[in-house]
Amino acid sequence: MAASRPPSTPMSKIERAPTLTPGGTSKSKEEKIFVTVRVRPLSKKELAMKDQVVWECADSQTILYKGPPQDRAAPTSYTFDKVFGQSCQTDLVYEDGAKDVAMSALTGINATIFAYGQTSSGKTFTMRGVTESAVSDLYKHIQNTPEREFTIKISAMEIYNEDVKDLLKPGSGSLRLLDDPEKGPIVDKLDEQVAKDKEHLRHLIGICEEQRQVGETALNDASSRSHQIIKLTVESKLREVSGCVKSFVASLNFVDLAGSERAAQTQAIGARLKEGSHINRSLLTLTKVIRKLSSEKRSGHIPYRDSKLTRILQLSLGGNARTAIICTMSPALTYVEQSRNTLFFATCAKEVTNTAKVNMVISDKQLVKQLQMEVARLQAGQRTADHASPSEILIMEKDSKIK
Ligand SMILES: Nc1ncnc2c1ncn2[C@@H]1O[C@H](COP(=O)(O)OP(=O)(O)OP(=O)(O)O)[C@@H](O)[C@H]1O
Repeated sequence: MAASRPPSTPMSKIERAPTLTPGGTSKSKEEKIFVTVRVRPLSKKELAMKDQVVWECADSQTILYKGPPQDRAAPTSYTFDKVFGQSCQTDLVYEDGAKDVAMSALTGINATIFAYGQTSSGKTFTMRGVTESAVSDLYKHIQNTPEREFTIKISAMEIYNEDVKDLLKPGSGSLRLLDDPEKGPIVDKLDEQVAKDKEHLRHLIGICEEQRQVGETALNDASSRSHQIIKLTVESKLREVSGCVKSFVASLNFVDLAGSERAAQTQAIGARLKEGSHINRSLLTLTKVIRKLSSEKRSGHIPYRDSKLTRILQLSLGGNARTAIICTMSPALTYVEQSRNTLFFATCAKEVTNTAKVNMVISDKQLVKQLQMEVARLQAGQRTADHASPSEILIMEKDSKIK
């Protein structure tokens, strides 16, 4: 039965993602990772120390170093797909830096948005706002697309000291990674829940955030000590009447990485120090993977398996997904070296090519239904043919060839 239409809202380009009919060809498309950089305002600590602002956004794509002269080899200007200055709101970062990629999931294309940067540079601040806006837009689209039936599922994990933990099922211990021949690397026994509606999804995301490992360091009162991956599975099919058997299915990942850090600056000891060294090691592997993928001849071995983070993100790094990376940094002179590392990472990332395709699945139930209809049609045709004259049979054969 056709669904009743919700109160009509003007359907702008923004509220409906581009449509694609399942059943069409699902060619893969090569596309570079979309890389943006966000510079946060000086923090209270940086202001108290009278730290100097040394990075400036010259235009919407260029970031300039304006501090005291440094190593001659160090660049003073960097360009990216977009750069966002200190006064820029997260809404705009989402609109210009993540929305297009995130909304691809509605048309069966895997999408990943992740934040990268040193500790306390604004990754969690940015990803919270980006995730919130993307969830709103997903449901806006669902409301404006009554001809399709959508299901959104959520699973979430954190990688803490190289252990993968389920954020929706706390206490379930360390989870194993398996290689699925079709899906690639998957996390075994990861809980997945169906979101009943937008509020329920927000509630589940809230639970994940509460569960995440957070600790105080000298640089951040609430520093994320793990990498967090929230994965939405977006599935949609045309409603029953169409008889269409194929559905779109895609993952939409929101990845908030833990930040690279220097023990001397975070003053970490004990557990914090151990966490810091795991964080740095997995980020180093991520950088190696990105560097290898960005080099001109990318034929060599890509060390995805050297860390759980890169194994889990494998599809998003040079694979079947559209990816947007938001790199965050402090504007302060004190962290100029870390900011340069972030900009170096971002420069490599923008050379990485992904090959995304539309993912379709065939529902068994719908397929059986369609085959039953086809059998009934053929049987009816046979019965007619049994009573037809030779010339009528010839016409029917021609007719069926044309069809
Ligand atoms: N663009 C911004 N505007 C205003 N405040 C910001 C911005 N970005 C970050 N902050 C503030 O800076 C502090 C550190 O940000 P956040 O915790 O997001 O950093 P992080 O990169 O996730 O750090 P860590 O890697 O240690 O978890 C927070 O108090 C946050 O509210």
